[in-house]
Parts: sequence; C-alpha cells; structure tokens
Amino acid sequence: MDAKHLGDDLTVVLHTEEELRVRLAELAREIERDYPAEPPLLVGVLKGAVMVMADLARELNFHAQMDWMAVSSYGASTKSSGVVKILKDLDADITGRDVLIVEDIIDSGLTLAWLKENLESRGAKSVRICTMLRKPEALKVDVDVAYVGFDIPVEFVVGYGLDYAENYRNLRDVAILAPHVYSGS
Ligand SMILES: O=P(O)(O)OC[C@H]1O[C@H](OP(=O)(O)OP(=O)(O)O)[C@H](O)[C@@H]1O
Ligand code: HPA
Ligand SMILES: [Mg+2]
Repeated sequence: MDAKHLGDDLTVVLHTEEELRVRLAELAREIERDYPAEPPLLVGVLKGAVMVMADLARELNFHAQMDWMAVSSYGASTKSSGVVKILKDLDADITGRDVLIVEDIIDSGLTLAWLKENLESRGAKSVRICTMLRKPEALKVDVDVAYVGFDIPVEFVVGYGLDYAENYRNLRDVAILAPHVYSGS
C-alpha cells in the first residue's frame, strides 16, 4: 500500500519496508552476539510491536520464546497521557531471566522507562530494550536503549504497527501522518 491509496493522509515515507527489513537484520546479528549462551525472552508490547516482533523473531538464529504485554498511554490521541496502564500482563515468570523488550517506537520514553523498571522489579536477570524507531528530541525521560532501528524527527508517524486511533497499523512502510488527520485531537 502506498500514499496514493490513502488519499492525503500521509506526507512523507520515512522508511520503506525494505529499509526496515535490512536494519532489523543488522539488529538481529547484534542481539545474537550479545546473548551467546541463553536466548532472552522476547517481550512484545501490544499492539504496536506486533510487526517488529514477527520480523525480528523470525530473523533471529536462536530459539526465541515470545510473550506479550499490553500497555497504553496514547489511546486515540497523538500525545502521551503520561499514565501507563497494564491492559494485559505477561504469562511468563521472568524471575532470573534475560528479557528483551521489543517495541515499535520510543517517543517521550515514558512507556518504556516505566516498563523497564516494572520488569526489573520482578527479578529479571537483565532487561534490555530493542525499538524500531526512536525520537531522540522528544524524550522526556532517560531510557537506556540497547538496540535502535532508526532515530526519526519529532513527527507523528504511522505504519509497520504504529497507529493513529487504531488505523494505519498495516501499512508496510513508516510514514508521517498529515497533521490535518489529527488536528483538533
Ligand atoms: O515513548 P512514549 O511517548 O511513551 O510512546 C511510545 C508508546 O506509545 C505507543 O503505544 P500506544 O500507547 O499508542 O499503544 P499501541 O501500541 O497499542 O498503539 C508505542 O507503541 C509505545 O508503546
Ligand atoms: N506514532 C504512533 N504512535 C506513537 C507515536 C507516533 O509517532 N509516538 C508514540 N506512539
Ligand atoms: Mg498507539
């Protein structure tokens, strides 16, 4: 799907499907090197991380277990509420385990800073973060991120799992959403 199928909703494609694939393969090689003994438990953050998780897990050359959490701080808005709610918790007990959080985007950093601390407090052996996208100039808190696909400008982006009001997640590329779509929200 490309912009012309979506009318004027998108302005610029920031990263194409192919760029995302190539970068994710590079990250997978780093992750394999960093966990030579025991593969980490991959923890995907629903719903945005579904695409990254599916592609990363298949790219990794080890037996990766996957678990999921759902937390939400955005809802139908382009601004984080700053309040993180657990909508679905992990099935796995992570005591003593290496955990790799898999995310689509770090924007203000509020969600991931909170989540990392939450998982560490459960007695995980280590908690690292892998994110496809990060907006360095939007960060409101320090988040230690081990693996970053691309740093992007402070624009609201959609596609490759990222939504606005639950739409656009199934776009193959990552694109900037035209402000007229969300103005007033
Ligand atoms: O760094 P932050 O400013 O905290 O933003 C990042 C978070 O916001 C998005 O989730 P959202 O709450 O939209 O849920 P979703 O994945 O279901 O879309 C995204 O998937 C991250 O989890
Ligand atoms: N797009 C979609 N969801 C998001 C974003 C974004 O730019 N930042 C945080 N959640
Ligand atoms: Mg969202």
